Amino acid sequence: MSHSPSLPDRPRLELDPEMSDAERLEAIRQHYRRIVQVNEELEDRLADAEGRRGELKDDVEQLKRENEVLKTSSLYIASVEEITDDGVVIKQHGNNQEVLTQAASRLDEDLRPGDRVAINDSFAVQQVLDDETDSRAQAMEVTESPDVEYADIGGIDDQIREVREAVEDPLENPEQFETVGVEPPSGVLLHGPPGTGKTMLAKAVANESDATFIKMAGSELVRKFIGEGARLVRDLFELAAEREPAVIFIDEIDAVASKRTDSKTSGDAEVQRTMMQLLSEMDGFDDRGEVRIMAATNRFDMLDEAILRPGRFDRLIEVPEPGPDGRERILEIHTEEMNVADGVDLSAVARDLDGYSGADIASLATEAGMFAIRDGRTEVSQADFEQARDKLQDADKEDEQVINYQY
Ligand SMILES: Nc1ncnc2c1ncn2[C@@H]1O[C@H](COP(=O)(O)OP(=O)(O)OP(=O)(O)O)[C@@H](O)[C@H]1O
Repeated sequence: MSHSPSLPDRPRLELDPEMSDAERLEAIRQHYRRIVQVNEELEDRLADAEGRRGELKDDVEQLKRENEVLKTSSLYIASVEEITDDGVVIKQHGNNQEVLTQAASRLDEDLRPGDRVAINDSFAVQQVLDDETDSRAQAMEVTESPDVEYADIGGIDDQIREVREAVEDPLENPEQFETVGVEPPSGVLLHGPPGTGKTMLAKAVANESDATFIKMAGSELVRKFIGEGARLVRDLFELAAEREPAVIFIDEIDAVASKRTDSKTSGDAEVQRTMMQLLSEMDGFDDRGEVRIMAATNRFDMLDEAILRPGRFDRLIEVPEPGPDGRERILEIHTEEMNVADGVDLSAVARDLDGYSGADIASLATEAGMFAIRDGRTEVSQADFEQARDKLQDADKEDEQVINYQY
């Protein structure tokens, strides 16, 4: 760490009794200038020190977070077998080892045989966990037939065509692929900015191929307990096999499949294990029948190349921000059910929405409708759309300000 240079000397006023009044005045003026100069120097130093303090504070926060990960990630899962006078008998998941151990005194009252618990390296019970089925239900969303159709998605017709080819065709006509002797893509990765319709696309293809839609958020796979993420991945593929035809959709796949960072925390090792499980499930995917796998990310640049190899996510489809025509189509879709006044020029509205995603356009349409309602009108006017746009832009600016303020 660097040490600050010593502080500037305190200026001294030296007045000689022999001096004339004019000389004294000049000496005092000089002294004054010197004080101002030293003051400025000190102010600069203070600003530097404050900047440095901010940086150190960030470092401390970062270390605290890492510490938290280290503290919490080395917990294992076990089941309570029996509660005896000598302590608690637990069975560790994975290796089925039985151990007589102690529970933290605050847990004594709560423990029951059959409970799922988290234990630390020395087998002490740290926490009672939710029911396993609960935690699985939380992590996965299963829909028999999602209510999204291709016609609900605007501005990405090419991407719809590609997804149909890679997912719908192999589900509906597997024999055709066999006869021609072509392997359908193993996994389809949708990538692009947030709110552009990636999840919609996955839901629509499941719906239109009469397949069960099984969604898992990558962030849900990053679990606190050793082996839990890998277990969820196994469950995900098992469930898909039970419910075939099925489309598995892993959103935010970057959470488990990012390029390795330099840090070697145990939390990272757990993420790595989860990714390895995902890769091995995908590698054994050929025999899985009518199950297709899709994933999405906003952070394509962060992905580990291992997941993009042939046989894994080998069909990449970019879903970009919509252009003016796409924006118009999305606006039409989201205003279809609205009572829009005659003469409203949606194409002009769409032209002014540079940088808006599909999700932004959906909020704009709702907001425009709200302006009409607040005004006691039954029709949405051009001015409502303009006001809605101004409101969303102001809200955006406020968000930016909050972000700037936080940093
Ligand atoms: N191309 C589109 N056409 C019509 N509506 C869209 C489109 N894109 C987004 N939307 C609207 O935005 C909402 C969110 O879109 P979606 O969840 O599919 O985006 P995403 O790309 O998966 O976003 P994220 O990366 O943030 O998960 C949709 O429910 C829909 O209302």
